[in-house]
Amino acid sequence: MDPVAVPVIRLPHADTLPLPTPATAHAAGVDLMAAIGGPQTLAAGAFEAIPTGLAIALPEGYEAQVRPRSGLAARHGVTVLNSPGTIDADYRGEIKVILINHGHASVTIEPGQRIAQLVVAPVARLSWQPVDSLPETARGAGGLGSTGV
Ligand SMILES: O=c1ccn([C@H]2C[C@H](O)[C@@H](COP(=O)(O)OP(=O)(O)OP(=O)(O)O)O2)c(=O)[nH]1
Ligand SMILES: [Mg+2]
Repeated sequence: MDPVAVPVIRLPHADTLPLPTPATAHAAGVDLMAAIGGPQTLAAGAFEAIPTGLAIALPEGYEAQVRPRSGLAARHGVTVLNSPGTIDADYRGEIKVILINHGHASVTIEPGQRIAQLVVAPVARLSWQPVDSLPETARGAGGLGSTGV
């Protein structure tokens, strides 16, 4: 599959940070770095929108998802509050990562630290088709644990 070309700008406050690249050959995401001027401490229970210094122009028909890094979650209880965050194809602002510290201790984020990962995915456009009834299925309206534990 050909790579999806994505115009990207490193904003002035992050011009010393490299562009995010996959950590391994087949990594699904690229790690987003904290574009902050100094260490930033997240108290237990606190959340903060952390700048990444990146602005992008996704092609039409794509979105980008801001997902947690499992290492930060497993070690410190730090995750992405609105996970997965959604970056729209028409968004031109700075990508921000809303981190939350679910742990019991405060956690300090360092400048340039990898805080989340960005995964680009295709999105379907929808066209509503109003109808009077929906096609039947074996599941029907069963949900929310209807198949048992
Ligand atoms: O984790 C995130 C989520 C969103 N955004 C930016 C890009 C996205 O395109 C825009 C809007 O996001 P969303 O639609 O999730 O938020 P909203 O509360 O509905 O804001 P809006 O009214 O601007 O759509 O905010 C981020 O930088 N980081
Ligand atoms: Mg929105």
